[in-house]
Amino acid sequence: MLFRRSDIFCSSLGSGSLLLLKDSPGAPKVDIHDVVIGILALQGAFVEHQAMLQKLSLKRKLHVVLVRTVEDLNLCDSLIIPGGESTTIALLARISGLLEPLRDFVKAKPVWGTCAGAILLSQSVQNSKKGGQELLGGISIDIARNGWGSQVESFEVGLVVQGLQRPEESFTGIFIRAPVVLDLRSSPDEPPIQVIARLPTNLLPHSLASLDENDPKTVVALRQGLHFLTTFHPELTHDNRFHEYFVRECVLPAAV
Ligand SMILES: NC(=O)CC[C@H](N)C(=O)O
Repeated sequence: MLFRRSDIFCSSLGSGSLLLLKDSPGAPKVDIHDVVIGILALQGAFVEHQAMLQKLSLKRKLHVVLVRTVEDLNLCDSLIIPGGESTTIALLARISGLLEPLRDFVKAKPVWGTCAGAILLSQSVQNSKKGGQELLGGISIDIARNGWGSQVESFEVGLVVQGLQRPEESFTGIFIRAPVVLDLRSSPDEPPIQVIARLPTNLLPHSLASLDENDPKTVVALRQGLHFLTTFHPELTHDNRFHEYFVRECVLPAAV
């Protein structure tokens, strides 16, 4: 069954953010001017994204939907695809009948992919598991899974990011079996790719320190049109500036 926006019921979770509870009669309804952000909740760090969104204070009312079905997806104005395991997320999306609806969603609405989510939004992937990897596409880059190595090679580094609130304050980039951007290749008929953050080559762990600062591998956050990608995990920090950025730069410009 499809829910119209006027059918959505919510319960308040404080400071302007609401959690969507379709089955809670008596709770406030979603207004046409409210914003509904979905978080793909098949596997991975979706609860952490939900907590970050709930801490945002916005002028417009924000509702969060944990997306597990096509009906959930149809409620959303935008979507976050969390980190986790991209092969597993794609497999679960196929089993739930969400793979094609997600591909259609990506063509029409803002989507932010973190880590595994970034892999799913890429045009092509290297180092995929045996049997291949299904992608959603949406951002014109090539990416490599586990590009910095295995779990033990995970690292944290301070990122300086223009465009975030308080840009002088560095953001802790948490890289866990993170993918590496291999190539940015938007064609002239596509929106240009805008690099949002690069690894500071002078602060990198020793094994990674040989990168040239303009190497595509240093790109860890980027935008193309209304799509946004981070190869690290902002949702595992206590800092919701990337969540604020996604809402301000991608979600609100596309909303009515
Ligand atoms: N932290 C993560 O999301 C890891 C991504 C994982 N290496 C994958 O291939 O999907």
